[in-house]
Amino acid sequence: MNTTERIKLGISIGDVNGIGGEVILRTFEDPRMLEFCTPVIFAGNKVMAFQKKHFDIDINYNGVQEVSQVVEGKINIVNISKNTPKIEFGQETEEAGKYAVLSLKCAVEALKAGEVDVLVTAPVNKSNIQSEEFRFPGHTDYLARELGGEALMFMVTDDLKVGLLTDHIAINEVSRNITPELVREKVEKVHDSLVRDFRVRKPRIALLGINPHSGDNGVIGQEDDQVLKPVIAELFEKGIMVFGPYSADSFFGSGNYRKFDAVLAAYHDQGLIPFKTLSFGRGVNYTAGLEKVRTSPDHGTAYGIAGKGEADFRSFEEAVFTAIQIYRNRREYDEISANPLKRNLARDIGHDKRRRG
Ligand SMILES: NC(=O)c1ccc[n+]([C@@H]2O[C@H](COP(=O)([O-])OP(=O)(O)OC[C@H]3O[C@@H](n4cnc5c(N)ncnc54)[C@H](O)[C@@H]3O)[C@@H](O)[C@H]2O)c1
Ligand SMILES: N[C@H](C(=O)O)[C@H](O)COP(=O)(O)O
Repeated sequence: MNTTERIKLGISIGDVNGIGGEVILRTFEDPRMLEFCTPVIFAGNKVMAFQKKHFDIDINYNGVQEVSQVVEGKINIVNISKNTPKIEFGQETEEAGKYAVLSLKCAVEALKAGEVDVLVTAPVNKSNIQSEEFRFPGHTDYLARELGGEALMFMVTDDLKVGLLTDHIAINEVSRNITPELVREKVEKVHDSLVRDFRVRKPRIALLGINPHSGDNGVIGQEDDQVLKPVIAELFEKGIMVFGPYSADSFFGSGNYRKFDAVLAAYHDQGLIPFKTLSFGRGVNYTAGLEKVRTSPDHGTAYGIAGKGEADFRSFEEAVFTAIQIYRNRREYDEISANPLKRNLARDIGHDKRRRG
């Protein structure tokens, strides 16, 4: 595999009134980024020129009308509309919501057509993107519909990975949504993603309990005993190394999470509070389980600091690196899986390396 090959990286602009434009431009201010990817930003010249001037960022880009005109090794801006939205940093506007959806739709079309290899999305505001034509609580559900498949919200860094059994649903709907089928599907998705996307050979997965203290043998709720435990036993029997349910309250503070390749949390805040507390600024939101690769930073529109030049761009930069790494890992995994001779060779080389190391 040619690791110097440039990956075509589609980028949706997100909410232009948030910190998306700033973190995108800051990421590509470093010219070394163009050595391994060609960014294709779905927005417009005027939008990017405004952001560039506002933040005084010194970069050059190439404006094009369609993706077929993209120039490799340059930052490309694909013009998505004749109209330029008014940029009002920190404000939730209908215009910005519409533009964010348009950018996402254009980027997803390019992804589906194979015109870009991966997608990195800048943050949207989940409220102003809603309309008759777009009713999704976020990118994850939209991408699951567009790309076909069951998506898994998987928050990742090199040393901590947290997946979710349920994601953007109200807390009063969590318990009834956690069925044996859902648990089975999500554990398998985490397992398969660890193997194919992150190249973990024999993943160990921890499942967090739903109720306080995992229900304490039914004293505080039945779901852990009746739903989680039987599925854990069944999957373990099938060869998937899944353990738990673990009491969620002490799982991270005790450092227990370090013994596992991934943790599966029952609901959004149970997983994302420890994840963002331990790794805010480095974390990546990866939509696993789909045919195509999509990542985003671990933060939202951050209206409170938008336009002030205070946004930390490292999580967006990580989202770029992670998308590229997963794309390469998948290709390598698929090549090796399709060719048993190569697989044996890789195994022998691995053994040899270990002997020498
Ligand atoms: N991928 C996405 O599109 C995505 C992700 C998360 C939240 N959101 C949406 O964003 C909106 C705002 O959400 P929120 O307030 O819960 O979360 P947020 O991440 O926008 O902000 C939370 C806090 O973190 C700070 N912060 C966020 N990013 C930062 C950065 N890069 N550098 C420095 N400080 C940063 C903010 O100033 C704020 O204090 C909501 O509509 C939410 O749904 C979108
Ligand atoms: N739950 C995500 C987070 O807090 O990072 C976020 O809201 C993004 O969701 P989508 O990827 O579905 O837009």
